[in-house]
Amino acid sequence: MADVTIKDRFSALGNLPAFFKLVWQTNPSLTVLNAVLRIFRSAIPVAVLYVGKLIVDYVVQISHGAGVDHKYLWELVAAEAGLAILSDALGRATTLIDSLLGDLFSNYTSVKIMEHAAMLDLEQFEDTTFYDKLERARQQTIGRTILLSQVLSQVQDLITMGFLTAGLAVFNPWLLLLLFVAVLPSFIGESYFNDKNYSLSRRQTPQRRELDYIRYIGASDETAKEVKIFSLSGFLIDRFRQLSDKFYTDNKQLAIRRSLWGTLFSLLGTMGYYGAYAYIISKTIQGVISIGSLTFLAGSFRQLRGLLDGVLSRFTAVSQGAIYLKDFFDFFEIKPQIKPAPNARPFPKKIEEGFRFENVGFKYAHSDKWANRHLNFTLKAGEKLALVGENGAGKTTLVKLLARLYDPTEGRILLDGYDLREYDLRDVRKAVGIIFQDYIRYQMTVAQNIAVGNIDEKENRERIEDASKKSLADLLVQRLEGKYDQALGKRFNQGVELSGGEWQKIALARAYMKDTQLLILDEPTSALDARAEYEVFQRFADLTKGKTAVLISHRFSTVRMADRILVLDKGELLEEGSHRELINKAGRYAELFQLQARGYQ
Ligand SMILES: Nc1ncnc2c1ncn2[C@@H]1O[C@H](COP(=O)(O)OP(=O)(O)OP(=O)(O)O)[C@@H](O)[C@H]1O
Repeated sequence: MADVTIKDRFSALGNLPAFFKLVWQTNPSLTVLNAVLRIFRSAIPVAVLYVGKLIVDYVVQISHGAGVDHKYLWELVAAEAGLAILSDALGRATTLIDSLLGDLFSNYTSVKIMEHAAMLDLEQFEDTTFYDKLERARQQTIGRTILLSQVLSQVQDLITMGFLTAGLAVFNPWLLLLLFVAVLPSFIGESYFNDKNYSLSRRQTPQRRELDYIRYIGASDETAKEVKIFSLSGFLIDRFRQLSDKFYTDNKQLAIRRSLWGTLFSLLGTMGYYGAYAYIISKTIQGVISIGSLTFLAGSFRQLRGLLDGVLSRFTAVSQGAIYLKDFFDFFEIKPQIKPAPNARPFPKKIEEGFRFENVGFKYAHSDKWANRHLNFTLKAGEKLALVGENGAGKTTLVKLLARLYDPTEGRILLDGYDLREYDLRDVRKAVGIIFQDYIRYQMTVAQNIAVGNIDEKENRERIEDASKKSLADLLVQRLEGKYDQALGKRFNQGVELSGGEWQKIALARAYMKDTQLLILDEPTSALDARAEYEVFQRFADLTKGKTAVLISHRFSTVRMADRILVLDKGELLEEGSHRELINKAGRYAELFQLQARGYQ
């Protein structure tokens, strides 16, 4: 990506209003309170300097023996002390509010990211540029509150500068120019290096993701077993080192250059200050200004220099933050392709005809290969259909199309005569139940693990237990100490780990949590023992009576129970028919069946 120009910086500031809207939405009262306190605080420095000037002039007067009232002097001192205390208190209050608001903002935006991610298509999750955006958006939720205090500090400092400048300008406007010239190189340097930093960190996003991934597989409960048995730690650590060393070197070079130039530029600023200081002193010696004014002006100049330095370099930081914000808002710009159609057709109360595939083809994004092609068949209402085929034949892809996780690349799927895309997406999600072969083992309780099949019913214990009985999970749950409240998985305290088959029974229970019209089981019994598998399918036939069901399995003992079997090969439909028909046909199915049967003889 090209480096950022100053124009980009200014245009990125256009993201700030939307950012403030988000901050405001996070907590309106804290936002207002923060702003008010900062405005008050911005007036204090000039007031302190001015009172200081009055004090010095008064002391000089007294030392010259003028008979003046001491009480006034002490009042001034008390006023200055009061201002210092107030400034300190306001500073602490704003820091506190910044940090509270920061935490709230981080939580609020994290939730927004999760909500948005939930709306997006499966296909978008399979895209690496999507992950880079997601990653950058996530980073924003942590770092952006700094931006908030930076912008507010910026406003606060600008107001303070306004007061100080007014004082200085009355005395000598040329001093202001000198000040500006002294600070400008530092500003240009800062923005140059910030641009470099940003470009670098953007380029590093994919590697940073990889680094996180390696860190995760290098030390996580889920991977520990394989990492140990294959002795992968060395391999992983090497890769981690390689990546992190590269990060370090890239960042180091930039950091060193930045620091060297920064020192030089700051030297210029210091010289500017002392030039102005010498000028003010000479004017005092000439008697043009009082000693009190000397302290006021020197103080103003010193403070202005610090503030201007701060404001200019903060400008680059703020605009930097605003550029990063673009990544954050960009993520929210990603819109799902598969979305509820306007005036969507309600899902049929009862499927009449079934699902008709008309020349359906599907290609995954960034893939030239057809995962499914030329599919023409009807899944009839109430039918039990089995899909068989070798690995990669396109079985899972076909059921994903059926559940509308993807839309076909070509052709269409009709449900009772209407395109599946015309139906209300939420209805489709409700009416279609699907258990994948790579189902998730949630590190949560048994009840929650089952309830994910229909999360609206998470409190419905009766339903959960009923589903569990249907999938044969109940017997195993009864053996667990905490029964349905038993935490599963080892990630958190008190969790118990289950065997592969036990997990599968729990996952299968999800299928029975809702009253779906179409139930899809993608290799649901691969980890079950022979007896359990037999029982599961006996029940499955009973429990899905009258319902449409699709089964994917590599076990022919399971497949043969289906009303009809589709044999897929390289994404296309090769054969179809009942077990008997396909055996008689002596084609691929018969061949695969014999192969498996022979293994058992
Ligand atoms: N998310 C994906 N992105 C890109 N290509 C994919 C994706 N998922 C699957 N594929 C490809 O699509 C083809 C069909 O995959 P699919 O998962 O449908 O096969 P399958 O018949 O279910 O295989 P298995 O029996 O191994 O589960 C494969 O060649 C695979 O490489």
